[in-house]
Amino acid sequence: MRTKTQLLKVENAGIRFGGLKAVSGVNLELLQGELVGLIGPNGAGKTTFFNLLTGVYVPTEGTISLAGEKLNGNKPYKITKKGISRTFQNIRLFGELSVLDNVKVAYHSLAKHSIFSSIFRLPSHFSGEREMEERAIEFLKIFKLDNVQHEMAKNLPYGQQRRLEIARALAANPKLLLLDEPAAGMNPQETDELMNLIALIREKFSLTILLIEHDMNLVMGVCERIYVLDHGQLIADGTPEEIRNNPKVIEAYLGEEVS
Ligand SMILES: Nc1ncnc2c1ncn2[C@@H]1O[C@H](COP(=O)(O)OP(=O)(O)OP(=O)(O)O)[C@@H](O)[C@H]1O
Repeated sequence: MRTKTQLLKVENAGIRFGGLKAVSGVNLELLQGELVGLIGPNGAGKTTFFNLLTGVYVPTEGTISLAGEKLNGNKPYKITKKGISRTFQNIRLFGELSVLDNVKVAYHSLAKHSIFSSIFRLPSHFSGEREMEERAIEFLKIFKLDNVQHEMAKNLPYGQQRRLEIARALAANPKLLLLDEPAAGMNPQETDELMNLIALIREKFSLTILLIEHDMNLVMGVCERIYVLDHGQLIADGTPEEIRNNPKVIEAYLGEEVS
Protein backbone atom coordinates (compact mmCIF):
# COMPACT_ATOMS: atom_id res chain seq x y z
CA MET A 1 0.00 0.00 0.00
CA ARG A 2 1.28 3.49 -0.89
CA THR A 3 1.78 5.71 2.15
CA LYS A 4 0.11 9.08 1.96
CA THR A 5 2.12 12.27 2.32
CA GLN A 6 1.60 14.55 5.24
CA LEU A 7 0.07 17.91 4.29
CA LEU A 8 -0.71 19.76 7.52
CA LYS A 9 1.09 19.38 10.79
CA VAL A 10 -0.01 21.25 13.88
CA GLU A 11 2.17 20.88 16.96
CA ASN A 12 1.11 22.10 20.38
CA ALA A 13 -0.68 25.06 18.82
CA GLY A 14 -2.72 27.47 20.84
CA ILE A 15 -3.80 31.02 21.45
CA ARG A 16 -4.83 32.93 24.50
CA PHE A 17 -6.95 36.04 24.62
CA GLY A 18 -6.00 37.74 27.88
CA GLY A 19 -6.63 35.09 30.51
CA LEU A 20 -8.66 32.82 28.20
CA LYS A 21 -6.92 29.91 26.51
CA ALA A 22 -9.27 29.64 23.53
CA VAL A 23 -7.14 26.89 21.96
CA SER A 24 -4.35 25.08 23.74
CA GLY A 25 -1.78 22.36 23.01
CA VAL A 26 -3.45 21.11 19.83
CA ASN A 27 -1.64 18.40 17.87
CA LEU A 28 -3.26 17.54 14.57
CA GLU A 29 -2.09 16.01 11.33
CA LEU A 30 -3.74 15.78 7.93
CA LEU A 31 -2.55 13.51 5.16
CA GLN A 32 -2.95 14.46 1.54
CA GLY A 33 -6.42 13.70 0.23
CA GLU A 34 -8.03 13.13 3.62
CA LEU A 35 -11.48 14.40 4.54
CA VAL A 36 -11.42 15.03 8.27
CA GLY A 37 -14.00 16.46 10.66
CA LEU A 38 -13.45 18.90 13.52
CA ILE A 39 -16.29 18.85 16.02
CA GLY A 40 -16.96 20.05 19.54
CA PRO A 41 -19.60 21.81 21.60
CA ASN A 42 -20.34 25.52 21.16
CA GLY A 43 -17.37 27.68 22.13
CA ALA A 44 -14.94 24.74 22.00
CA GLY A 45 -12.49 26.72 19.85
CA LYS A 46 -13.17 25.30 16.37
CA THR A 47 -13.44 28.60 14.50
CA THR A 48 -10.52 30.02 16.48
CA PHE A 49 -8.50 27.02 15.32
CA PHE A 50 -9.39 27.82 11.68
CA ASN A 51 -8.33 31.41 12.36
CA LEU A 52 -4.96 30.10 13.53
CA LEU A 53 -4.53 27.97 10.42
CA THR A 54 -5.40 30.86 8.11
CA GLY A 55 -3.29 33.57 9.77
CA VAL A 56 -6.20 35.61 11.14
CA TYR A 57 -4.64 34.96 14.54
CA VAL A 58 -0.97 34.26 15.22
CA PRO A 59 -0.55 31.30 17.58
CA THR A 60 0.82 32.28 20.98
CA GLU A 61 2.17 28.73 21.27
CA GLY A 62 3.20 25.91 18.95
CA THR A 63 3.76 25.62 15.20
CA ILE A 64 1.66 25.09 12.10
CA SER A 65 3.25 23.73 8.92
CA LEU A 66 1.88 23.06 5.46
CA ALA A 67 3.80 20.60 3.30
CA GLY A 68 6.78 21.03 5.61
CA GLU A 69 6.76 24.85 5.51
CA LYS A 70 6.13 26.73 8.74
CA LEU A 71 3.16 29.11 8.45
CA ASN A 72 3.21 30.93 11.80
CA GLY A 73 3.25 34.69 11.38
CA ASN A 74 2.21 34.75 7.72
CA LYS A 75 -0.60 37.11 6.74
CA PRO A 76 -3.89 35.50 5.62
CA TYR A 77 -3.41 36.39 1.92
CA LYS A 78 0.02 34.73 1.97
CA ILE A 79 -1.40 31.60 3.56
CA THR A 80 -4.08 31.51 0.83
CA LYS A 81 -1.31 31.64 -1.76
CA LYS A 82 0.54 28.87 -0.01
CA GLY A 83 -2.52 26.68 -0.35
CA ILE A 84 -5.10 27.06 2.44
CA SER A 85 -8.58 28.38 1.55
CA ARG A 86 -11.64 28.58 3.74
CA THR A 87 -15.31 29.31 3.97
CA PHE A 88 -16.89 31.12 6.90
CA GLN A 89 -19.57 30.26 9.43
CA ASN A 90 -21.40 33.43 8.42
CA ILE A 91 -21.29 33.56 4.65
CA ARG A 92 -18.93 36.26 3.36
CA LEU A 93 -19.61 37.03 -0.27
CA PHE A 94 -19.41 40.28 -2.21
CA GLY A 95 -23.17 40.72 -2.23
CA GLU A 96 -23.24 43.51 -4.80
CA LEU A 97 -21.07 41.59 -7.26
CA SER A 98 -22.31 38.97 -9.69
CA VAL A 99 -21.90 35.28 -8.94
CA LEU A 100 -19.25 35.08 -11.67
CA ASP A 101 -17.31 38.06 -10.34
CA ASN A 102 -17.27 36.58 -6.85
CA VAL A 103 -15.33 33.63 -8.24
CA LYS A 104 -13.14 35.79 -10.48
CA VAL A 105 -12.07 37.89 -7.51
CA ALA A 106 -10.47 34.80 -6.04
CA TYR A 107 -8.53 34.24 -9.27
CA HIS A 108 -7.39 37.84 -9.37
CA SER A 109 -5.61 37.40 -6.06
CA LEU A 110 -3.51 34.67 -7.68
CA ALA A 111 -3.31 36.04 -11.22
CA LYS A 112 0.00 35.81 -12.99
CA HIS A 113 -0.52 38.80 -15.29
CA SER A 114 1.01 41.95 -13.86
CA ILE A 115 -0.63 45.15 -12.65
CA PHE A 116 1.29 46.89 -15.47
CA SER A 117 -0.40 44.75 -18.13
CA SER A 118 -3.81 45.31 -16.46
CA ILE A 119 -3.44 49.11 -16.26
CA PHE A 120 -2.30 49.40 -19.86
CA ARG A 121 -4.70 46.71 -21.02
CA LEU A 122 -2.02 44.78 -22.86
CA PRO A 123 -2.94 41.60 -24.76
CA SER A 124 -1.58 39.49 -21.90
CA HIS A 125 -4.16 41.13 -19.65
CA PHE A 126 -7.03 40.11 -21.91
CA SER A 127 -5.85 36.54 -22.41
CA GLY A 128 -5.39 36.25 -18.63
CA GLU A 129 -8.84 37.71 -18.05
CA ARG A 130 -10.47 35.40 -20.62
CA GLU A 131 -8.79 32.33 -19.19
CA MET A 132 -9.89 33.36 -15.72
CA GLU A 133 -13.48 33.77 -16.84
CA GLU A 134 -13.51 30.38 -18.56
CA ARG A 135 -12.13 28.69 -15.49
CA ALA A 136 -14.59 30.51 -13.25
CA ILE A 137 -17.51 29.33 -15.40
CA GLU A 138 -16.19 25.76 -15.23
CA PHE A 139 -16.29 26.02 -11.46
CA LEU A 140 -19.78 27.41 -11.48
CA LYS A 141 -20.92 24.45 -13.60
CA ILE A 142 -19.61 21.99 -11.02
CA PHE A 143 -21.56 23.84 -8.37
CA LYS A 144 -24.65 24.14 -10.59
CA LEU A 145 -24.43 27.91 -10.43
CA ASP A 146 -23.61 28.66 -14.06
CA ASN A 147 -27.26 29.42 -14.81
CA VAL A 148 -27.20 32.25 -12.23
CA GLN A 149 -23.73 33.58 -13.04
CA HIS A 150 -24.98 37.12 -13.75
CA GLU A 151 -27.20 37.38 -10.64
CA MET A 152 -26.00 39.50 -7.78
CA ALA A 153 -24.68 37.18 -5.07
CA LYS A 154 -26.94 38.72 -2.41
CA ASN A 155 -30.04 37.71 -4.40
CA LEU A 156 -29.27 33.98 -4.38
CA PRO A 157 -31.16 31.67 -2.05
CA TYR A 158 -29.20 30.65 1.02
CA GLY A 159 -28.17 27.17 -0.17
CA GLN A 160 -26.76 28.60 -3.40
CA GLN A 161 -24.83 31.27 -1.50
CA ARG A 162 -23.20 28.53 0.58
CA ARG A 163 -22.23 26.68 -2.60
CA LEU A 164 -20.88 29.87 -4.14
CA GLU A 165 -18.70 30.44 -1.11
CA ILE A 166 -17.18 26.99 -1.54
CA ALA A 167 -16.70 27.60 -5.28
CA ARG A 168 -14.91 30.84 -4.52
CA ALA A 169 -12.64 29.19 -1.96
CA LEU A 170 -11.77 26.49 -4.50
CA ALA A 171 -10.96 29.02 -7.19
CA ALA A 172 -7.89 30.01 -5.16
CA ASN A 173 -6.59 26.53 -6.02
CA PRO A 174 -5.98 25.34 -2.46
CA LYS A 175 -4.25 22.20 -1.29
CA LEU A 176 -6.25 22.34 1.91
CA LEU A 177 -9.86 23.50 2.08
CA LEU A 178 -11.33 24.50 5.44
CA LEU A 179 -15.11 24.44 5.60
CA ASP A 180 -16.69 26.15 8.62
CA GLU A 181 -20.20 24.75 9.12
CA PRO A 182 -21.08 24.52 5.43
CA ALA A 183 -24.46 22.94 6.17
CA ALA A 184 -25.59 25.55 8.69
CA GLY A 185 -29.10 26.71 7.86
CA MET A 186 -29.62 24.12 5.13
CA ASN A 187 -32.61 21.80 4.91
CA PRO A 188 -32.02 18.00 4.87
CA GLN A 189 -32.19 17.80 1.07
CA GLU A 190 -29.69 20.64 0.63
CA THR A 191 -27.45 19.02 3.25
CA ASP A 192 -27.53 15.71 1.34
CA GLU A 193 -26.63 17.47 -1.89
CA LEU A 194 -23.83 19.28 -0.11
CA MET A 195 -22.41 16.00 1.21
CA ASN A 196 -22.27 14.63 -2.33
CA LEU A 197 -20.71 17.83 -3.57
CA ILE A 198 -17.98 17.76 -0.93
CA ALA A 199 -17.14 14.15 -1.81
CA LEU A 200 -17.08 15.08 -5.52
CA ILE A 201 -14.81 18.10 -5.22
CA ARG A 202 -12.41 16.25 -3.00
CA GLU A 203 -12.06 13.58 -5.67
CA LYS A 204 -11.96 15.95 -8.62
CA PHE A 205 -9.44 18.40 -7.18
CA SER A 206 -7.38 15.92 -5.10
CA LEU A 207 -8.14 18.11 -2.12
CA THR A 208 -7.56 17.68 1.56
CA ILE A 209 -10.54 18.94 3.54
CA LEU A 210 -11.02 19.85 7.19
CA LEU A 211 -14.66 20.32 8.04
CA ILE A 212 -16.26 21.95 11.07
CA GLU A 213 -19.87 20.86 11.32
CA HIS A 214 -22.57 20.53 13.93
CA ASP A 215 -24.66 18.21 11.77
CA MET A 216 -23.45 14.83 13.06
CA ASN A 217 -25.04 12.91 10.19
CA LEU A 218 -22.98 14.91 7.76
CA VAL A 219 -19.73 14.59 9.73
CA MET A 220 -20.15 10.90 10.45
CA GLY A 221 -21.30 10.27 6.88
CA VAL A 222 -18.44 11.86 4.94
CA CYS A 223 -15.40 12.08 7.20
CA GLU A 224 -12.76 9.37 7.46
CA ARG A 225 -11.41 10.66 10.73
CA ILE A 226 -12.67 13.14 13.29
CA TYR A 227 -10.95 15.37 15.85
CA VAL A 228 -12.91 16.58 18.86
CA LEU A 229 -12.22 19.86 20.65
CA ASP A 230 -13.61 20.78 24.04
CA HIS A 231 -12.69 23.90 26.00
CA GLY A 232 -9.89 24.58 23.50
CA GLN A 233 -8.22 21.17 23.87
CA LEU A 234 -8.35 18.04 21.75
CA ILE A 235 -10.12 15.36 23.72
CA ALA A 236 -10.31 12.65 21.04
CA ASP A 237 -9.52 11.67 17.50
CA GLY A 238 -10.50 8.59 15.57
CA THR A 239 -12.87 7.07 13.05
CA PRO A 240 -16.54 8.15 13.17
CA GLU A 241 -17.36 4.87 14.92
CA GLU A 242 -14.68 5.41 17.57
CA ILE A 243 -15.80 8.98 18.15
CA ARG A 244 -19.46 8.01 18.43
CA ASN A 245 -18.61 5.59 21.23
CA ASN A 246 -15.95 7.64 23.01
CA PRO A 247 -17.07 8.35 26.61
CA LYS A 248 -15.16 11.67 26.76
CA VAL A 249 -16.94 12.87 23.64
CA ILE A 250 -20.32 11.77 24.91
CA GLU A 251 -19.64 13.60 28.17
CA ALA A 252 -18.55 16.78 26.37
CA TYR A 253 -21.78 16.79 24.43
CA LEU A 254 -24.02 16.01 27.41
CA GLY A 255 -26.50 18.80 27.76
CA GLU A 256 -25.95 19.70 24.11
CA GLU A 257 -28.40 18.56 21.54
CA VAL A 258 -26.61 16.24 19.11
CA SER A 259 -28.46 16.36 15.80
N1 LIG B 1 -11.00 37.55 19.35
C1 LIG B 1 -11.37 36.96 20.49
N2 LIG B 1 -11.21 37.57 21.69
C2 LIG B 1 -11.58 36.97 22.84
N3 LIG B 1 -12.14 35.74 22.92
C3 LIG B 1 -12.34 35.09 21.76
C4 LIG B 1 -11.97 35.63 20.48
N4 LIG B 1 -12.29 34.73 19.52
C5 LIG B 1 -12.83 33.67 20.15
N5 LIG B 1 -12.85 33.87 21.48
C6 LIG B 1 -13.33 32.93 22.50
O1 LIG B 1 -12.71 31.69 22.25
C7 LIG B 1 -13.60 30.62 22.57
C8 LIG B 1 -13.77 29.71 21.37
O2 LIG B 1 -14.61 30.32 20.40
P1 LIG B 1 -14.86 29.72 18.96
O3 LIG B 1 -15.74 30.67 18.23
O4 LIG B 1 -13.58 29.36 18.35
O5 LIG B 1 -15.68 28.40 19.30
P2 LIG B 1 -16.42 27.41 18.30
O6 LIG B 1 -16.05 26.03 18.73
O7 LIG B 1 -16.14 27.77 16.90
O8 LIG B 1 -17.95 27.68 18.68
P3 LIG B 1 -19.30 27.56 17.80
O9 LIG B 1 -19.50 26.11 17.55
O10 LIG B 1 -20.32 28.13 18.71
O11 LIG B 1 -19.08 28.36 16.56
C9 LIG B 1 -14.92 31.24 23.03
O12 LIG B 1 -14.90 31.31 24.42
C10 LIG B 1 -14.82 32.65 22.41
O13 LIG B 1 -15.58 33.56 23.15
